[in-house]
Amino acid sequence: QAVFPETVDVNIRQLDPIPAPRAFLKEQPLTDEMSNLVLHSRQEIRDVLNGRDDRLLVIVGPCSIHDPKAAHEYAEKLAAVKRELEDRLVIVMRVYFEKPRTTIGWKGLINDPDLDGRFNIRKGMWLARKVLTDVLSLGLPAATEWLDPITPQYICDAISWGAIGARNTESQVHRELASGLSMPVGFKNSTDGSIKAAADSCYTAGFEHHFLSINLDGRVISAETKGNPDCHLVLRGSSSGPNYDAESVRNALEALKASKASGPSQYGLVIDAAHGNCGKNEVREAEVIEEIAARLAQGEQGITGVMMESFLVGGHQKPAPLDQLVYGQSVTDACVPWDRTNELLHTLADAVTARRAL
Ligand SMILES: C[C@H](OP(=O)(O)O)C(=O)O
Ligand SMILES: [Mn+2]
Repeated sequence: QAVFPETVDVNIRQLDPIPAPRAFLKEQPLTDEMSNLVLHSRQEIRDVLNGRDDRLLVIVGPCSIHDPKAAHEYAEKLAAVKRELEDRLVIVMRVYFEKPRTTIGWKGLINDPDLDGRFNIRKGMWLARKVLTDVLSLGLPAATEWLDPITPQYICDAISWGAIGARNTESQVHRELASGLSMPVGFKNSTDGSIKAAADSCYTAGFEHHFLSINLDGRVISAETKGNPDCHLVLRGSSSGPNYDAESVRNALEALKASKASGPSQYGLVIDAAHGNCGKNEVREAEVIEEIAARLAQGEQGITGVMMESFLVGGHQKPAPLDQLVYGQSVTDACVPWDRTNELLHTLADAVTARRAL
């Protein structure tokens, strides 16, 4: 019988069908080499986060991907440094397609790939896979933020590390999602600085969960997850200031113990030098990385990784169609320019050398 039209879709203007995930996976599959890279890098990240590998995890790249050509050029540069420093750093490129806004604004390549307000999500999802296979083809693993609970079905085969952002870190939907993802997941502290929400998320995501989702054929299913043993905390500062200092790290590790979070949380956490830890100022962000490197060199425990927002050109600009933009510059948060990033990656590698010599 008919659904009662007057009570549904009152605020819906249009519903456009998108092909199921399986169609996208078939059109742009990973090669065996790419899949092996993803599996190997996921394990490397687990080993670093759980204290089995003394290298430093470095998640580095633009705040958001808006231009596949610039993303590829950046990935080529980063892939070379990854190979040069892989005896000391586990480098993973930030390949972020979904941007959580504080209010409204451009929400990323999947949501509006042409940055023109036409929201061609089907094209955006296709481009997301294109960028990921590009990055993987260079031998570089990829990290992304998980925001929409359906997106992982389209791209998670290509992802080695995932983030749950500061605005979603307490959300049950994202804790359930993380509990079933195949890669380590970092929960950012809340924008108000709360550690407890993220610590509880690390604990909760370690359990099995049951929730509604879609399968690769786009059918609605009830997902039963095993629990993700590799969730951890990411300190990203807050609206009231930075939290990357040694005391904040110690307090956060205590909060993780109190929340009974297991796995990486018993060993350490990742510091995001961007966002609230540098006031979204890329010059300050670089200094934060240098301060963390100095602390690592002196043997400070508990920091298993760092995150840095970095792109070809420093700073940022407002989103607009590509032909109106400065090439290689972020359209969301300000980023550290490539040459300075390259310097900082070497500084971090030298810190690992120094720490090994203690
Ligand atoms: C948006 C996100 O940062 P957050 O504000 O969630 O720490 C990111 O760009 O890594
Ligand atoms: Mn950002």
